[in-house]
Amino acid sequence: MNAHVLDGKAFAAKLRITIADHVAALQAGHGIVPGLAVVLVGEDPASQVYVRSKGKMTVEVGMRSFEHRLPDTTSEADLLGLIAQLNADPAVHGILVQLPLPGHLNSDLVINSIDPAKDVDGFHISNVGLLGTGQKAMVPCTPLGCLMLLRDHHGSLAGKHAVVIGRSNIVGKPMAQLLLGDSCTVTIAHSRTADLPAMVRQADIVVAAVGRARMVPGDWIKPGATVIDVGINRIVADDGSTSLVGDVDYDSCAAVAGAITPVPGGVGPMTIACLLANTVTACCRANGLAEPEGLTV
Ligand SMILES: NC(=O)C1=CN([C@@H]2O[C@H](COP(=O)(O)OP(=O)(O)OC[C@H]3O[C@@H](n4cnc5c(N)ncnc54)[C@H](OP(=O)(O)O)[C@@H]3O)[C@@H](O)[C@H]2O)C=CC1
Ligand SMILES: Nc1nc(=O)c2c([nH]1)NC[C@@H]1CN(c3ccc(C(=O)N[C@@H](CCC(=O)O)C(=O)O)cc3)C=[N+]21
Repeated sequence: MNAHVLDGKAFAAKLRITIADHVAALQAGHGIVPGLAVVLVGEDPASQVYVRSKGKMTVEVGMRSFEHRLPDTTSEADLLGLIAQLNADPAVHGILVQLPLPGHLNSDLVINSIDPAKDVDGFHISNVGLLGTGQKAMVPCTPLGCLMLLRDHHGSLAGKHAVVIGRSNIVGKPMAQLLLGDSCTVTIAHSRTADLPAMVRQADIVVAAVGRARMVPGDWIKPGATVIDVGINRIVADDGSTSLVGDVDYDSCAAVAGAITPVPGGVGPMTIACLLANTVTACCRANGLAEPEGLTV
């Protein structure tokens, strides 16, 4: 079998057009321009790339982008001070603090200081609790993007066995919550899972969010299963050139899967589009306006 390729890049481009339409309507009808603030502490080159492309796409859909780059020596008090200022700024509807933060900063404390209504990453404990209890929340962007691709491909996910590999707060756990919310039977696997290959072989849907290049081989995949590859791993070839690969071995998995996301061009672009979608949703909620359909779950 040759897997159907779930084209996240194309899906995200369509989603951004829908977002741009909503942004234009907010401006024309209400004189409101959604604003997204991104805070980057330190000089991590990969993070700088993400922050730049987030800023560019934010402006492309007609929203305001506020970038705050702070040195990696920034104190916790200064960072909390900036977040307090962004919380109070009516032009800012969404706040994202790029993770990981330098080691001397307490990321739980920092994330929980963001106004939950502006927490477009969905990482604040209040949003985590709302999602876990099936209430209206800000939903983390990467899992939201994965769910959109899965719903688009399958329609209903009810009754499917989903195996999520990885239990991080930013991907694995919220992904599992969303799949459960769509009535999948969900298994969360991690580094202490006893027999990972046997577990993955049972899955109708596999979501790999591990951070290990090409860890999942094709012979772990049940024929016809859907494979969502969240991993972003930069690898260096013998000739010194670098490339981006996921957590699954694409060629061997694509040979048995029914559908698969590529890296790059799969989940990554969906994450950024969902960040913009969450910012529009947050802006509508902040202004007491009906929120657009199709931008969240
Ligand atoms: N495409 C996108 O938009 C995004 C991509 N990413 C990428 O997704 C990947 C995961 O990110 P993130 O969740 O933040 O990573 P974390 O490092 O926070 O979590 C990794 C998880 O994988 C588990 N794990 C590690 N080794 C194994 C193993 N050998 N077998 C089974 N499970 C294992 C860990 O288990 P344990 O808990 O037991 O240690 C942990 O739960 C990374 O490549 C990251 O770059 C992340 C965010 C967005
Ligand atoms: N607070 C916070 N929120 C995040 O959502 C967050 C974060 N911190 N820290 C880092 C991770 C990682 N992440 C990615 C987003 C987009 C791509 C993406 O667009 N990738 C492109 C390729 C980009 C390239 O070529 O480097 C693709 O897969 O096609 C990747 C990774 C968001 N993260």
